[in-house]
Amino acid sequence: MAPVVSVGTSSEDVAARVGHHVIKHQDIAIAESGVFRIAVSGGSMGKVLKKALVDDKQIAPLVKWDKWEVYFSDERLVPLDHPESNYGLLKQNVLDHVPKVVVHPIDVSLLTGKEGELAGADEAKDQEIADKYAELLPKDGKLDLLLLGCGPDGHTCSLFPGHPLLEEKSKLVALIRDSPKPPPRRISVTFPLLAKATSLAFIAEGEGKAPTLKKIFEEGDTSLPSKLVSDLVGPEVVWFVNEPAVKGVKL
Ligand SMILES: O=C1O[C@H](COP(=O)(O)O)[C@@H](O)[C@H](O)[C@H]1O
Repeated sequence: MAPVVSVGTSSEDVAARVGHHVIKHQDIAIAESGVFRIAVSGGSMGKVLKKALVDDKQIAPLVKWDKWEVYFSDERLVPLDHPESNYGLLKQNVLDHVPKVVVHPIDVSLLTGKEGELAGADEAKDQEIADKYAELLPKDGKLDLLLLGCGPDGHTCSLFPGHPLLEEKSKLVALIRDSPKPPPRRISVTFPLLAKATSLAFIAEGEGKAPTLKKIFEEGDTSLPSKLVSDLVGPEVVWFVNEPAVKGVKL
């Protein structure tokens, strides 16, 4: 099924659309299993989530934080209070403002080497971080909702164009030590995990995203991981964008 594209008129409007989508999946998941398993991304997403889940007066009271289990679609191998940490971003924007939530950060006790750098870091320990993260996932590997970003190069999670990780067929979480975007050491969910999810929601805002969205929606550029994820058969796929992000893009 073709992905749905939801175009917001302002960043508040985009956030509200995202918020209502999250609540819809939260309520379905809790009715079915008693828990809502969601994965969030880093980058610009922290601010969107704050607007949607903390600041929006209609949505905030509907969030059942005590039933949430939060994962990360990708994470940088840095301490949790490092400016590059996706956990840190979520904490600052959301977790610090809401009741206690079950969240799954990486095991930072396994970090080696200099903060964020490849040189001097122990590859076996990095691999252990990825493997331990995979063990935290539900047994069937199925998440209810993943909130995804889309970088200007078309990457999503830490799945970058042309990277061998795009070929991963079995692991649900993988290690990457040569991320073209710093920092180089990261973990990321993979296509096998994304394909099992109930719903995938991309959030892309700003005119800087328009050339990428043109490649995805008009040119069908399958070298872009975001396009490949958007085409997955199985999960529901929704794009939440603002007007500048799709200016001149035929949807
Ligand atoms: O490196 C990353 O970038 C992507 C995209 O970020 P955005 O700011 O362009 O939306 C993000 O989704 C991912 O989690 C992050 O690690």
